[in-house]
Amino acid sequence: MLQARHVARRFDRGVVALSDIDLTLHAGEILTLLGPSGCGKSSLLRLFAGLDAPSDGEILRDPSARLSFVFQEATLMPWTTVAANVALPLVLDNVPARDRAASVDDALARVGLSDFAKAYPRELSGGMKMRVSIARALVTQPSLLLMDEPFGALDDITRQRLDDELLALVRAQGLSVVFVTHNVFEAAYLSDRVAVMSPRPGRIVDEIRIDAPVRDAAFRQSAQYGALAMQLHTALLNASEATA
Ligand SMILES: Nc1ncnc2c1ncn2[C@@H]1O[C@H](COP(=O)(O)OP(=O)(O)OP(=O)(O)O)[C@@H](O)[C@H]1O
Repeated sequence: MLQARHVARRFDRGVVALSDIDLTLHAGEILTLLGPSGCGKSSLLRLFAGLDAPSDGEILRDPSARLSFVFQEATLMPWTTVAANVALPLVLDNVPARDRAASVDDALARVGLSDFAKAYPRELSGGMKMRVSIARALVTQPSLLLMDEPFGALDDITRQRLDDELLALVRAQGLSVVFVTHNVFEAAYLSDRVAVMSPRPGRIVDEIRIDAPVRDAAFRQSAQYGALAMQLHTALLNASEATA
């Protein structure tokens, strides 16, 4: 679906944000980038999205993949309705107004916000705003979601609920996802595979497969989940201490 081959990204003034990244996202997979602040997670996601270009190496994308990006902030337009916010990518794609309504209704239904189409962002909780942001990403019928710490600003319970909703969406629609977080519990719960990154320069120092077929409340309470979170915590600690 997506592949980074020997990718490096250097910025002005000699900042090496990423060095020799090799990473593949397979179709239908949730791949998480886990790492301490500044290790280059967002930089790598931007390269995957084509919002930026590598200094070395290459990014390969399945040409049939339809890509959507979800940012950490919901970044909604405050002056207009939820439905108009969700419709924005279609407006930018020049989809005629008469063809937009059904897609917007469908995207809002998928995130459980059908009743809020006419509401304004100020009337919504943080979790609802993020659902709108996800609906806006889904409205173009993507096959690939790139998500940059989308639930990082939410409280634990809301985050867990949105993690469950995301899993249901991904499984129902066969989406492929690259998900950025620095939360080991979220990474253990959501991911099929976790790429652990270390800073200065950003590299992938570990890849951990999460072999748990069912993700539900029982999984959250399980010894396996606890052990996985601990394993990721240790990998993150090692990565934070690693230097090139
Ligand atoms: N446009 C830019 N110009 C110069 N340096 C940059 C630029 N973008 C990122 N960097 C640097 O690249 C490094 C990686 O940044 P990046 O934002 O990708 O890390 P991150 O892991 O996503 O961090 P966080 O978890 O805090 O969001 C940092 O040292 C950052 O200062």
